[in-house]
Amino acid sequence: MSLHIAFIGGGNMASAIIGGLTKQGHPTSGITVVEPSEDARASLRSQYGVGAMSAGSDALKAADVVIWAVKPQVFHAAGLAVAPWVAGALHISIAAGIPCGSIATWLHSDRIVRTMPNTPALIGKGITGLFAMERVTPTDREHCTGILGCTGQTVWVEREEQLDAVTALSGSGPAYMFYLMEAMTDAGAQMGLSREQAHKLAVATFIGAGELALASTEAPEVLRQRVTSKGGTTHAAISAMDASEVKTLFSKALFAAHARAQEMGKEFGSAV
Ligand SMILES: NC(=O)C1=CN([C@@H]2O[C@H](COP(=O)(O)OP(=O)(O)OC[C@H]3O[C@@H](n4cnc5c(N)ncnc54)[C@H](OP(=O)(O)O)[C@@H]3O)[C@@H](O)[C@H]2O)C=CC1
Ligand SMILES: O=C(O)[C@@H]1CCC=N1
Repeated sequence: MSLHIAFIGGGNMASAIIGGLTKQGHPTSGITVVEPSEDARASLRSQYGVGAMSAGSDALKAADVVIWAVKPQVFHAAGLAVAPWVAGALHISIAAGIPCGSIATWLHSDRIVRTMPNTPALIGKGITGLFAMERVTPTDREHCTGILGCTGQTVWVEREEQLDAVTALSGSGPAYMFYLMEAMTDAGAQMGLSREQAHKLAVATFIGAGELALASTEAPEVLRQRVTSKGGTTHAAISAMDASEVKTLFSKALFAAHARAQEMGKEFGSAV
């Protein structure tokens, strides 16, 4: 028997997970979404054939699993509104920063798994970090791995605070990669390539380097050294980056994301 899964919030990330589930053959009759936007509901129905409603109702009582896919800012209100219908369910949160303790208080349940996916989930190439509260059973964990695994890889962490690191690294990470692609495309265009050519070269370079790193047993540092001929072009580029302390800046950026995840936990999670 397949699980009945309810999504609270039917935006980008919920759609990515629903897309992954339906692609893996999860019956659409076993997916219900609570989503206030009429346009989003219509799109979920037509794209995936799932049931979508504007607010909580008795239909949610059938849910074995509830996936909280609302913005952190509205989690508290959404949680209070829906809690009465989903008392017996396993809860999975994808909201950045919001601690399990807050969710447990809002939902009167400690059967909670907090997770952090990323947007490549949209094409089944995501990676999700997961943390389980103590009361979550091994079977619950398997269900979570199965559900989030429909969107890519999964990594369980032992301590809840590690999820803020996952958020800073892979949750926000696709944006850093796109940012670098933007910079490489701009520079290529300034050097005389068309934007189309520069974009194609930048994207293919990211994919190629990523797949090489995945296939290789060597560390990225070694792979980088292999590109870097003595006195050559790569050496010139890496020296310019080192002179501007790009690695330090990058690390600072990740720590800023990490700090913001912790801050969001206090800002939006403390209203219990
Ligand atoms: N985007 C990303 O890269 C990632 C996001 N996340 C987390 O995923 C969560 C969702 O993000 P994302 O999908 O990008 O956001 P979206 O804004 O695309 O989706 C959230 C949806 O929730 C709806 N909503 C608002 N209030 C309620 C409510 N009370 N009940 C039910 N639904 C409601 C919103 O409707 P309306 O627009 O009408 O307000 C919107 O459609 C966030 O908590 C974020 O931290 C996690 C990993 C990556
Ligand atoms: O920017 C954010 O807060 C969310 C969480 C990770 C990616 N997007």
